[in-house]
Amino acid sequence: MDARQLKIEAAREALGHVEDGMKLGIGTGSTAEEFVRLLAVKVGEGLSIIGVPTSERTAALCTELGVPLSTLDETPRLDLTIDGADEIDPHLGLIKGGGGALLREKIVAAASSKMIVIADASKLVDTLGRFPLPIEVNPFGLGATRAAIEDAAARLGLKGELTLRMTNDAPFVTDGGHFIIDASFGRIPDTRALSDALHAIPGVVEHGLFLGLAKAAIVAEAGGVRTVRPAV
Ligand SMILES: O=C[C@H](O)[C@H](O)[C@H](O)COP(=O)(O)O
Repeated sequence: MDARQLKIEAAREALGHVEDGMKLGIGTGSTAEEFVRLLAVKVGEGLSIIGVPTSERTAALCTELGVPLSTLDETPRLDLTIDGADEIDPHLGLIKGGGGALLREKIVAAASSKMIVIADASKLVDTLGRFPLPIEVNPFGLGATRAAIEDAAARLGLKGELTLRMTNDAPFVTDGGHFIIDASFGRIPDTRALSDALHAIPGVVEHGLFLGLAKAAIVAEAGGVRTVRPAV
């Protein structure tokens, strides 16, 4: 089974959690897009849902495929969010934001009664941090924010390259108009401490550590699809 097929299998299993009448958060990325494609088929067959997309990219795909959309202003409480992830640890702590959508993804997940992550097994790790942590920052004061991130990380014993994400020759700009710094800290033993430290920096808008948000992960691998619950 190739990588795309694994994403489709995880997305198909997640579709089984979608009930008629649900208000759905709809994630971003290649795995979430497979979910949108399968969801659109169900909508075409008569499933009634309303979706809140986590990015302009997801919104465009939903619109193209006929998935009805709302906003968090019109629909502030959601039943379920289905989204991908860049890394998943045994407690279902996540790193997200490889596609730059972490801020809207976190707002949407936090507005949902339940978040289910869909992924192939390559995303499972013992400890988060192999994937560089995306940190969304305000363009104003970029140098100072970067230095503050370095200092905060050093206090936690973390160091590594902080790379401003680029598209061609210009900084990558998120849907919210911010920049992203990808932080290659390596293993992050205390994700909660890093999350709190990053939130304390004024120029940091949000970061890609999703802690305590996912209630289940649907993981596809060659041998089949399994649902992972948070380790206690
Ligand atoms: O910003 C993007 C998101 O957090 C994605 O959900 C994440 O990067 C996983 O994407 P993919 O399913 O393409 O691996």
